[in-house]
Amino acid sequence: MILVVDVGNTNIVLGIYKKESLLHHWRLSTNRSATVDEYGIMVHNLFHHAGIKVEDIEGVIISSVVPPLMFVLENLCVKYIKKTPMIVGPGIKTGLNIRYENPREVGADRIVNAVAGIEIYGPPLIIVDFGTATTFDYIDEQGQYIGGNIAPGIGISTEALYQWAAKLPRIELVKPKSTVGRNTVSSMQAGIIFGFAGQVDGIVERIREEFGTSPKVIATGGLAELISSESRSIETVNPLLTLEGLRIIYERNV
Ligand SMILES: Nc1ncnc2c1ncn2[C@@H]1O[C@H](COP(=O)(O)OP(=O)(O)OP(=O)(O)O)[C@@H](O)[C@H]1O
Ligand SMILES: CC(C)(CO)[C@@H](O)C(=O)NCCC(=O)O
Ligand SMILES: [K+]
Repeated sequence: MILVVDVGNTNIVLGIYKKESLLHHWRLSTNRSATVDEYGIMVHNLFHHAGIKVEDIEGVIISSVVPPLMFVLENLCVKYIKKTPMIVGPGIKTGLNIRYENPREVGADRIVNAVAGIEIYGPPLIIVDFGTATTFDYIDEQGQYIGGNIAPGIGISTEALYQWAAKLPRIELVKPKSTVGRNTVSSMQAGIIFGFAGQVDGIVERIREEFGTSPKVIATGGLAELISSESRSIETVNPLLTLEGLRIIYERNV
């Protein structure tokens, strides 16, 4: 069994794979001030609850876009799992040809998503990840990672709206009955859900026009299901894309 870990700015997602099947997965909130021992206890409890023994873990792979937590997670692996983790970054074989101006600048989560996307769906592709930020990654017909877009995420954008407007409440993100809201809550729901669905369609259309290709559009991340049902361009939702990518990269490096 292997442990795969994706450290995002909002959540840390952990998965246990036995060969190609995901046996367990968990989500912890990202806490920049948590210590090695605090995360150690959480992982210990999750393993205990799932009946997993630390000795059964052959290896660990981590991708992180939160540099201060890298040290904590690396040490957690050494201290509590007795394994030095593989870290997605320089020196790791991903099999991906990255055409970003500075390949080291691309977030590890975007690289991991691209690797999984190419393996599962084949190029050309656009991957949309609805996390803290909404990211778009364009992979061309040759399977090269070209680059993409980074936009404010749905959660943080929505949070900013009610924090900065005194009469706007915190709302539940569900699809409203009409495109034209006739009360505050449904107006906000329409603005957020149709607005972000339209953002995806708009960006996808621009990429298609600029590159003259017809990439498949795959979405992942917490709100992917909700937005994709309103988007004309998203074809497939794969909530486990990042974990799959970590498993694939691990296999390419052992
Ligand atoms: N049902 C919801 N209603 C409102 N906001 C939500 C909902 N689900 C998630 N969010 C918000 O959307 C953002 C992204 O959440 P998600 O669970 O997709 O994070 P994530 O993919 O783990 O992100 P990261 O990888 O950046 O940590 C967060 O800011 C979260 O608070
Ligand atoms: C954009 C985020 C925050 C999405 O998690 C992450 O991929 C990141 O910090 N990326 C670094 C900048 C870049 O990808 O160009
Ligand atoms: K993510």
